[in-house]
Amino acid sequence: MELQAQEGRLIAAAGLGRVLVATAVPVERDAVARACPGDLGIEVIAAGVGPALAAASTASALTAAALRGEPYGLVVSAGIGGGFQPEAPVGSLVVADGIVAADLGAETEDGFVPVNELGFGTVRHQPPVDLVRRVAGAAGARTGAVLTVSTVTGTAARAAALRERHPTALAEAMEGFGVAEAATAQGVPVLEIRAISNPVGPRDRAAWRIPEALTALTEGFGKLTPVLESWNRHDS
Ligand SMILES: O=C(O)c1cccc(C(=O)CC[C@H]2O[C@@H](n3cnc4c(=O)[nH]cnc43)[C@H](O)[C@@H]2O)c1
Repeated sequence: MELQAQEGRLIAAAGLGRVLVATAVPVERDAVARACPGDLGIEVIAAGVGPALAAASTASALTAAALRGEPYGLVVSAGIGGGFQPEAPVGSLVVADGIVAADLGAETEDGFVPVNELGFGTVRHQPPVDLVRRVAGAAGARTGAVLTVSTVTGTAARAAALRERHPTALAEAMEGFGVAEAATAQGVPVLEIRAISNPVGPRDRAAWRIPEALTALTEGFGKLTPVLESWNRHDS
């Protein structure tokens, strides 16, 4: 254990930064951790389901690490997610080129108005462009916007409305924007990586493929961790 901690400190001292991967639930954490043996500066936590708990847990982990003198240089929100069809089929991987809060705003007679257009806050975080390209290339993933929602989409009408507002969206999940808000508040860059477990659209629990998505998550992280380990934020 002490040797592993020393390795992590060496990585931080070399300026590469430690990496915090925030999943929602323990099965996702374990799927990612299987691909990151021996702690080379990548730590994986189960931060909870939904944007609020994910933000709170990520903020706590970042603050605790900074107080220990071992700050993280990158945060990754990772897990399963719904895929917009046909671009993001079940079992595929998506790396976010934008992390977007899709239901943070106000409903009006003229439709949905995002919170930034109401005059406060933001609804989008931008992951480092070069890192997104390199991680997606290594993992064989598609890149596109990943939407954060507090309610899982369950109808074709809502799926279509989301795609109309966000034409580049490939996936939706429930934590990315919360993780990104916590990371950005501490000046840490952020990525989001989703393995597709179900189509976004009409609710059909029989269509979920969670084991396949968890396998895709493990295989994807197995290919992309060398990129995370070697990435220096000044590269982007
Ligand atoms: O009850 C349902 O119909 C239903 C359908 C899909 C997902 C759920 C969940 O409660 C999963 C929440 C959990 O997994 C991520 N996730 C996976 N698929 C989706 C999705 O299509 N839309 C939003 N989130 C999804 C999410 O990040 C949570 O961690 C229930």
